[in-house]
Amino acid sequence: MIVSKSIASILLTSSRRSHVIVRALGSTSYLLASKSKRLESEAATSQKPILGLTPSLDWDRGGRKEKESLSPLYALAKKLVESHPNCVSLIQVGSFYELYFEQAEEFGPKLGLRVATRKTTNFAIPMAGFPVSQLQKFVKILVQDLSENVAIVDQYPERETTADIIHRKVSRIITPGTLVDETFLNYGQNNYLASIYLPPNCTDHRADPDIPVGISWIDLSVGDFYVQQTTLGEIDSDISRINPSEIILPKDFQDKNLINGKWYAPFQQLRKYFIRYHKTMSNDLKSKFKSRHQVTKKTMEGFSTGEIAAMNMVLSYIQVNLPDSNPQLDVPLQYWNSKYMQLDPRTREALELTERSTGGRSSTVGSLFTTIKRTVTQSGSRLLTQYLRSPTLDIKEIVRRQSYVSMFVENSILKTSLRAHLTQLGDFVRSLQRLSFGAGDSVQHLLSIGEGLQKLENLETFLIEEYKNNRKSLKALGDFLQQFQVPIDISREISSTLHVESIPIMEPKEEITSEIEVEDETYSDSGSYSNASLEKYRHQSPVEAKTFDFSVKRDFNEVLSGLHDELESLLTEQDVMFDTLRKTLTEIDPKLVVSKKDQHGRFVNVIHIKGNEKSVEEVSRIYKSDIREKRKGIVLFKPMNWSKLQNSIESVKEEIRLVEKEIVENLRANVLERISSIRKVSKLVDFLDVTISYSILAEEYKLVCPKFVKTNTLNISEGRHLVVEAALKEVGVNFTPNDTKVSPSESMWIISGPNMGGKSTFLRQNALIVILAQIGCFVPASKASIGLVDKIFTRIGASDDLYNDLSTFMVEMVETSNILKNATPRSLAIVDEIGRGTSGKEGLALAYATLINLLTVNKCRTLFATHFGIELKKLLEENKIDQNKIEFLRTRVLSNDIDTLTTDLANIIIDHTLEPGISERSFALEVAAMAGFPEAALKNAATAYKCLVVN
Ligand SMILES: Nc1ncnc2c1ncn2[C@@H]1O[C@H](COP(=O)(O)OP(=O)(O)OP(=O)(O)O)[C@@H](O)[C@H]1O
Repeated sequence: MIVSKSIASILLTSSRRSHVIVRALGSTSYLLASKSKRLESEAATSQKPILGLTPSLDWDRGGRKEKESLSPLYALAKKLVESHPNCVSLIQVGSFYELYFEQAEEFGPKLGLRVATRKTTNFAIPMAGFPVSQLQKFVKILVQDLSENVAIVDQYPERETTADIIHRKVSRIITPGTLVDETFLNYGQNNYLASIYLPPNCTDHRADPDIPVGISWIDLSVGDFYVQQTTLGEIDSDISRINPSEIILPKDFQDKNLINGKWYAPFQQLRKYFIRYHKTMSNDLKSKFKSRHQVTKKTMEGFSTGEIAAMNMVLSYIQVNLPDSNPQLDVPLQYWNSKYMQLDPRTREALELTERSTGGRSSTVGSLFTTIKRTVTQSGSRLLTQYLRSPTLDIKEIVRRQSYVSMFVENSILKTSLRAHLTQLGDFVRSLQRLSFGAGDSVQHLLSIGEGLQKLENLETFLIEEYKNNRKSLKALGDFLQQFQVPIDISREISSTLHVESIPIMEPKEEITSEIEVEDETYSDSGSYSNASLEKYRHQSPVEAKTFDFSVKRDFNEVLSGLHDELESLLTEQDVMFDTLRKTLTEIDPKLVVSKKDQHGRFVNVIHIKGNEKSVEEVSRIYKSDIREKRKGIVLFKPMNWSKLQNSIESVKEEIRLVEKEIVENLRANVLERISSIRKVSKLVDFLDVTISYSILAEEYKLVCPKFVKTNTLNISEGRHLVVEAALKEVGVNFTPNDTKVSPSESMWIISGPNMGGKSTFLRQNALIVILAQIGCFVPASKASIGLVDKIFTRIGASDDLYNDLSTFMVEMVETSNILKNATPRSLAIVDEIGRGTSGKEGLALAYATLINLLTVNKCRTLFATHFGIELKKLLEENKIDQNKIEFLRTRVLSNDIDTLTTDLANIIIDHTLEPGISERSFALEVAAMAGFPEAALKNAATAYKCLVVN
């Protein structure tokens, strides 16, 4: 069905033209073919049975002759598919996008499209297609679900040429990192395209973790642009922080297959990303920013060679994939690892900061992000994600954020009103970006930017008023207002140029379909024509503005108002002429319905006459030469003077459109000139959204403001795990708070306890409290004082990594080595059950060695959970290790009969409270019973345990 429609559309498209020129990639004309000749040959051959040809083989048998005899459209399709071997080509043909040849056969079924065969002289061409309106749906499947690149081949009618020629060219190559305004993108998260620049020929030598590497990442949908100088050793951690949708590597390394990890093992981590190789086409970075952003020479000199190469690579990739666009990006912001807390990829995963993996799928549900997010704007959510991915080491910045949170906690009316303002805002930064891409309707984007800025001005007025009335308690607001300067002149320029009220584009109402309704609208009570259309035009109501397609205010300049005056007088003339014609016609039959609108309520250049058959016949007879069409009970009437007048009206409208086009283009350029000042205020608003979100969370969960101290302390009273607490709250269970005190004098806590006792929860809750504190949020505790943490390390969980060929035990050892090699006295290490992945004694030996290293070499704050509490204590004593800095704690179990093995769980209560001491038992059998262990198996376990204890 779809295919037959698409074929119809090919024929329709071509039937209006004497020649078809098909062009690919904007420069080369491939083909000129006579329409009639093509149709003839196709018609002739479609009669012939095509025997013995299987579609996949026969559309191209490799011979040049066959290629030449393909019809123009298929020849172009073939050319495009061949010239974009890594892409699925979606070729616009009329109102359809189509896939051809093997791509139709391969992707048609995956997209749920029926694959049909178009039979021509020598070929049977497989094809599949879908309506243009469904492009987003299919791009989403191809790019996001099937990880394919998609080449969009659009059709451009060239109105200027008399022959009405169609051009087709690749307007865009869509990859996961070059999504711009796709409806399926989650705008609450950044969508980054990242490039990694490695020094040329570096793979000729052994991988050295200190090799300098440049990385750069861009979110095209909002214009954020970053760059960083890093090292090979840090790259997997950096990439996991950025979490790009797509990574570009230098083309020179394509045949080295870096991601197999043979040259540098951690590169295996890159396998989970969408990787592309690219050769930088232009190294002229400066020219990309000079004119637009006045980037000083000094700024450009501040970048390292690696950073510049990475930026050039990512910009060049964008240029190749989006040939027609000129995205306006922020001046690249340099990222320094030394300014942010470091989290390796496994720690990020284990702490489930922004997403959580369950059953091999990752989702934000149950992550820290979802639990704490109270932002109301999408750009605010993006900022919150950025904060969570990069907790800061800048105390001043932390204190600044805290001061806003306190201000909002203390001024709840201000917070509520401000939030209401933010809810109204919308993500107008994206409209800026779309405007710069030239995607969609510029007028719409300009109006949405103008509207956004107007709302920001209202916000500014509101804040100034609030501040005036309460300077003392709103000190932070005073600082904010000094920076918050809304470029309101832009919004004024937009509103004085465009019809602001035409924001909601209203298509003519569907319901206006009957001629009777048209009649009602056209006549006044007295039966005379009311000049309704002219009145509407004069007042420029939204519907009429759209009907006339005018966006610019008529008095914008003299030329435009002159043209509008001319149009207005022509429309008056039209109304008078119509009235006269209607009167003349109704003299034949007063019941005739005479209208200059079609049945959809649109103005047309013929007059509709509707009535009984006899009257209509009579009209046709009298005005024979002026009748254009006759149907049952309807004639379309077009006298010469009416035609002439319509032509004049059309040509004035066209002139108005041309003038408007220039005005809108100038306005667009002016707005884009100021893009960085608009983005700046928008970012300040995001900051408000995030700090308000923190304050709401603080009230909901009774969070406190943590205090930062100079010593390497982690001193928390009644700390809680926010995510577990939120989950337990849903089922009406309270979370048991616990204290933490690891300080320079007591740097290590060794925690033992029963299974399900809450050891892992306690470990994680401390890491999360530190992260929350360093993103400027309040923390779940009754009191907290924290010395800044430079790195958090985790060794949690028992997961293997089959994808990277690592066994469970190997993963454990990789993670532990990383901690022992990199933890500093300012770090926090949370280590859960080291050595449980191997045999008892060897595992214990490794756990002991890890403990000693952390205590004596790394000297970091450490929380060490283990089931080997007794054994470790014994080893420490036997080896005469100073235990001054070690504290033993256990999660409490309440039981009537703690020394007797019982399979009856009613006798123990897991309390989750930490108390001094070492747990002698894990109560594993009780937990097994709780998990539904069969009765007989439990009995065997009890017998075996008694036997082991006795021996
Ligand atoms: N402080 C707490 N208050 C309330 N419930 C808690 C607390 N800590 C943990 N829990 C509950 O107990 C469950 C088990 O906790 P956790 O996994 O931390 O125990 P564990 O001691 O590490 O167990 P195992 O040794 O078997 O790995 C959690 O999923 C949570 O529902």
